[in-house]
Amino acid sequence: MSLPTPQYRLQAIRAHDVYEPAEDTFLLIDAIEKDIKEIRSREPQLVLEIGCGSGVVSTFVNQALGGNVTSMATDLNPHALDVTLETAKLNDIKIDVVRTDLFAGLENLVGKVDVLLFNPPYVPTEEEPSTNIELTYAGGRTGRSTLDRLLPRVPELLSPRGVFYLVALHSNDIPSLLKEHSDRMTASVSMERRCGIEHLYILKFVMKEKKLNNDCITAPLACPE
Ligand SMILES: C[S@@+](CC[C@H](N)C(=O)[O-])C[C@H]1O[C@@H](n2cnc3c(N)ncnc32)[C@H](O)[C@@H]1O
Repeated sequence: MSLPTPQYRLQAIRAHDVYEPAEDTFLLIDAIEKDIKEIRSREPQLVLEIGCGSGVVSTFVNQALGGNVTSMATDLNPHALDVTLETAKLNDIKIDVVRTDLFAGLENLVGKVDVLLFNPPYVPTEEEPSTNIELTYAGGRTGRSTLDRLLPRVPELLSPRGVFYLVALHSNDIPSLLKEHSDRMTASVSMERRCGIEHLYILKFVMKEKKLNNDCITAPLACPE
């Protein structure tokens, strides 16, 4: 049975130059829906979406987890945070929003994020972003200028049972994204889809279980440091 897409107000999204849910947004939602049993089995308590835009993805995840989770969302665009709050209200859920770069200033979340979501500005561009609209897509020369700042910090941000879903474009160099991540995580392609000229991917990064001794092989949360 498919999970319902959250309600959102297009008028508010368009009026404030906030990223309108598009193929990449819905591919991320589809990947989460595909994995929802596995995600639920991780018993997540904290979900963080970086670059929440309209808030549709955060809202979907909160609802898919039955509301039994703390949802936090960041964005550099203050209007995105307003629209995210509106989307949350419209769907009768709660999301805590913070205007910040990636998760700057939220060091208290380090090691606690069970589900991390990021649909970054991934389009290769000559210039770095300077307006709210450019922030939604402009990824610098490789399309990875924002992502490359986040990726090295993902293992410290995630909890031991954490999982990270990332939207990427074929031209972002998928093989290198799958290879050049920390050896504390495993990486895989969760979904891919051609949408017009874009070839979109959802990459999934999962924290590896700690294998310290024979008694502690499959219970990462119970393992001592
Ligand atoms: C492609 S849109 C995705 C929006 C929404 N998550 C979705 O899937 O529809 C990228 C979002 O990231 C935000 N963003 C860009 N750079 C950011 C940064 N350094 N820190 C936080 N948010 C950022 C943009 O303002 C925009 O809302």
